[in-house]
Amino acid sequence: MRSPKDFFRPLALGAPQPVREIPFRPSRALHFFDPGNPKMAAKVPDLVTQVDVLVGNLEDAIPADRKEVARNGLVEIGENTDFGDAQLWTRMNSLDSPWALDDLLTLVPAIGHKLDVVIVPKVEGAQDIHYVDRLLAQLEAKAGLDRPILVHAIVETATGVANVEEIAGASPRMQGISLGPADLAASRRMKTTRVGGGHPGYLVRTDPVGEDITVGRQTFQQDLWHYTVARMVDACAANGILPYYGPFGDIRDTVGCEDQFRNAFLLGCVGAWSLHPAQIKIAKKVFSPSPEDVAWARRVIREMGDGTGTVMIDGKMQDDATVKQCRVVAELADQLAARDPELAEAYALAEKD
Ligand SMILES: CC(C)(COP(=O)(O)OP(=O)(O)OC[C@H]1O[C@@H](n2cnc3c(N)ncnc32)[C@H](O)[C@@H]1OP(=O)(O)O)[C@@H](O)C(=O)NCCC(=O)NCCSC(=O)C[C@](C)(O)C(=O)O
Ligand SMILES: [Mg+2]
Repeated sequence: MRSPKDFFRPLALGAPQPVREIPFRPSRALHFFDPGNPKMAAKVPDLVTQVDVLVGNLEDAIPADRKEVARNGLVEIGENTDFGDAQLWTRMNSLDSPWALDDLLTLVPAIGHKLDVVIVPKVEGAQDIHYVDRLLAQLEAKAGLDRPILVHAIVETATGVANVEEIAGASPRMQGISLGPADLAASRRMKTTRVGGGHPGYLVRTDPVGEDITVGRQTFQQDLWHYTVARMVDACAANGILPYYGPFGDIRDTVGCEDQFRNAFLLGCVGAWSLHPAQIKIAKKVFSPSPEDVAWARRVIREMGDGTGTVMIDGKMQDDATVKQCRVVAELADQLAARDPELAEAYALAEKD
């Protein structure tokens, strides 16, 4: 553990100064694509205007014999694309793989000035972040970068979940954490075979109403990911970084995807992954507060004046704590509206109603 005094010192001579605060930039949809797939790569210029974050994926889903093609494809995309105010992230290969070192040795010198965040998969503890932290500092110094590349961890092993708090606070570079439900299910020996989402067998059942225990009993499917998402949200909030739900693998089930994303949004997550273009608008919709909620939040803030005491609005008690909740919604709305003119208009309209 470094001394708090040293925490914000660069880890290599000439490396950029670590950030003191993680900037909040809209990141509702982290859109995954294979940079070595010509069809997907061709869609990048269009996607730049639709998504908050483009993630050039180099890890799982990229076949072993196409790792280099994907890495080189990402360099080409990074060099030749104007990302505007969208962000470019990458998911590097896991630290125990034969590709991780070359991922960073190639990407940082070539497109480090365009890369906002490196997603590190299968992070199990602070030691994994420390390794990447130092290596990035060395490479940034060598490349003469003037701002640090941030780091995002995927929590997708039982050990990673057990250590999520130390991971969240391991470096000033830590930008956020995503849930990796598929690897996590395997690591925990859960008996699911899906990428995120629920399972019809994970349920609660109402009590029997009479003698016959088979009659009149309703069942309600439960959220398999509630515990992990809640734990991840607390770890992130406590360390000033951002939590994300990960992927939802059933691309056709747009309704189930929306529900899973919304659970995460309501619990505190700021975004989710989109694996297919069809999931982009779901993530953008879910992770933008509704115009009605924004109008309500702004009204409570207005009527609460200096934010202390109580007022009744439409029969509901408001006080210091509810105004804080409303500020969360209103500030998020302002930050998103600054990048999304359609949303800005919808929020302004709802205020007039
Ligand atoms: C699911 C797949 C195979 C269906 O791909 P498809 O080609 O069968 O789908 P489609 O509906 O036929 O595609 C229509 C068009 O969209 C394109 N397209 C399709 N997807 C994308 C995309 N993402 N970005 C940009 N373009 C895309 C596709 O190339 C096609 O182009 P065309 O009209 O010119 O023919 C495909 O969407 C895909 O490969 N998506 C990314 C998958 C991925 O990144 N997986 C890894 C992340 S999840 C994970 O790792 C787990 C985790 C966290 O680690 C853990 O829980 O443990
Ligand atoms: Mg995974």
